[in-house]
Amino acid sequence: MPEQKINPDLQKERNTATFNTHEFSVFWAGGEDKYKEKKALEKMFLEDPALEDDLPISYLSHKELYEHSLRKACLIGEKIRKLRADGEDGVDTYNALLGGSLGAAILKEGNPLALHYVMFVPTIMGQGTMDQQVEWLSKAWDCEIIGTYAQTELGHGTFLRGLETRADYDANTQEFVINTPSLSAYKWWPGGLGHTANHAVVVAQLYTKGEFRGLAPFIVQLRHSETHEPMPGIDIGDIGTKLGMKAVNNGYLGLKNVRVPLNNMLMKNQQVLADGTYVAPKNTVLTYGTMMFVRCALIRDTAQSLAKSSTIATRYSAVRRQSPIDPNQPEPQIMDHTTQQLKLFPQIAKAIVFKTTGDGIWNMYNVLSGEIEQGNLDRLPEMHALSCCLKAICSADAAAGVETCRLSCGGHGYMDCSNFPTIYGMTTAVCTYEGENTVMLLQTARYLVKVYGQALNGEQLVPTVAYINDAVKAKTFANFDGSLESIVKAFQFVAANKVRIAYEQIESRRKQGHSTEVSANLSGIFLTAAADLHGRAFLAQSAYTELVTVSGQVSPALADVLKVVLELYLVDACLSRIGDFLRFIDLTDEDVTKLEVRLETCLKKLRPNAVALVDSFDLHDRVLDSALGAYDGNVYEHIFESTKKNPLNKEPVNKGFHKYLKPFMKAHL
Ligand SMILES: Cc1cc2nc3c(=O)[nH]c(=O)nc-3n(C[C@H](O)[C@H](O)[C@H](O)COP(=O)(O)OP(=O)(O)OC[C@H]3O[C@@H](n4cnc5c(N)ncnc54)[C@H](O)[C@@H]3O)c2cc1C
Repeated sequence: MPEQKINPDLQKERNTATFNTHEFSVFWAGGEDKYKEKKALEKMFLEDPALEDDLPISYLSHKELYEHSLRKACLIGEKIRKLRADGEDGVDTYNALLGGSLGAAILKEGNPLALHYVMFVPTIMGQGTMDQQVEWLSKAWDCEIIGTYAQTELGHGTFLRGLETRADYDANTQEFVINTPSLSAYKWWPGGLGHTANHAVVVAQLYTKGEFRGLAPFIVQLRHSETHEPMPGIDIGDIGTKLGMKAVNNGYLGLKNVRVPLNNMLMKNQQVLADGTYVAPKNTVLTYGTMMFVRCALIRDTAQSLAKSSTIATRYSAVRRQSPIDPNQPEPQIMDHTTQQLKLFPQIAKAIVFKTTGDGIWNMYNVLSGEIEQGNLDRLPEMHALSCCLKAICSADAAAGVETCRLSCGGHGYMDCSNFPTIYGMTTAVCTYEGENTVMLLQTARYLVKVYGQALNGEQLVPTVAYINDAVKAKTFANFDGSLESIVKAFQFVAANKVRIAYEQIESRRKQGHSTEVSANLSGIFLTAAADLHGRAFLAQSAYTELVTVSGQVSPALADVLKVVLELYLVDACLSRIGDFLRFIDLTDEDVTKLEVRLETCLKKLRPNAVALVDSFDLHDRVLDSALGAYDGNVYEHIFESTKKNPLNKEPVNKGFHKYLKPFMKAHL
């Protein structure tokens, strides 16, 4: 391979970094073994020429993009099969290939088979009986059948009880008869549903013995296993082009008198017996398991989005020169403009904090699922509340962060070859799917208001909300000294007060005679603000705990950098909610100015290591797929190369000239 010529500005940044990027990369990957696994996976997937794109995919039509992506998705599936056969298909591999950065490197606009792995298989695992798992899982793992998860309808997404698809049990034939009673009942959105899946878990309203029983999941065959033609009674297709996730083949589905055997209802939590007797679930919250699993994974994905966009924008900002600061000096690297630093560095810090928090939550989830298996559901509400608000905050902040990074690259950030449009499309989708963000915050808030009442009654709360106990006892926040510990404590105090206000708003509305539900709706702004602060207080605490712990385990040089990252994250987070801080904590003008100056100081301290930090995320050029963010920093060359691939530039004169422009121009002659 010819030696890569590195842009001198970028090389200078690398030469003057104060820590070892490899050490950070190993930490970022989760340890030496995981680092090696990551490298091996990259070699296996990114060095395969069959998985490369000859033409930037933004030039493909919707149909071409689907066909192109399906081909690659099958090649990935083939490789996953091989990894499985060798026993090397750990959960991290699936994460990397389906939600994570490696998958996005190969299939920038998403994978039409992803839903099969991330929803269809986990739903059978979470909601199928042992016998059903035996029947369906081996076929699903081997991809003999391809499934999706069809819950959302044209008319309803959030409000599940509003779903209209219905399944009526016919005891004579021991079958369910599934129907889409109206246009608004059409399933809408499921990934891979359009033309990829031949099976789906369809969520429908269950009726047995003529009585309504609530929602239940059914495995439905959608397409013939040989011809792939839609099965009788199935009306199916792709919903069309979208902001992002353009290759996911999101689909629609109508069902007309579709009959499935009794055993196709997933019955781990609730059952229908052959005669139609309905056995209700012991605990309805058990179905939360799969949703929590996916939300926990999403938190880590948002960190990857920020890592990618901050890498692209930081490298570009080291290479791009614009506008002398001192009129007598040459143009500086744009990263030397203080306001540019404020756009970039908080995104780097957030990537690190979301990653460490995401890892922590992932571990909590694993402990919890073990407890649930043992029948212990004590911590389920706490974990559900936490995963909801963190999913909402991390996805919203990540989408905003990607956009900030794009803006920081000026005009070139607007080009598809920067990869920002695709990263943004993929990231902002997370704000909507797996629980729309506002709805997620409201779910968390419902829990917070409940535990606030318990705290008022003197009950000791579980760890993630125990700070509310303290705030109920102490009405004022005594010692804000600006230390990182006190910023974390202050966040908790502010969050507890936001929860108090939400609680009081609901109570006062109830006293005015409103029902609990109407009171909650009227207090919605207070509730979402309380959940937002609760999530941010958790992130602050988690950032502090995780980064202080890691700093004690790494070299002093890296520890110094991580301390600056932590300080930047906390000070920036505090200033972004300064109104709330001023409201509940006795801060003076001088205190706030000190925080603002500290923010500036953190930016200055991080400046020499900014490029090294993003290098440490160790994102392969194929993962970044950006003319602005390539490792070698040869930005203008890469932009030009990408423009040369533009099919419009393949011919000197476009036929449109002869057909339209010339007649138009000559018309007056
Ligand atoms: C890229 C993408 C992929 C998807 N993949 C799948 C899939 O594979 N399978 C599947 O089944 N679905 C899928 N979905 C659908 C997704 O789960 C829903 O879009 C999501 O749950 C939101 O529901 P909705 O679209 O009905 O929005 P709505 O619920 O109609 O929300 C619209 C607005 O109403 C507000 N709102 C709704 N309810 C409340 C409330 N109680 N209180 C306050 N405000 C409220 C929301 O905050 C929002 O502002 C996907 C969606 C997207 C965008």
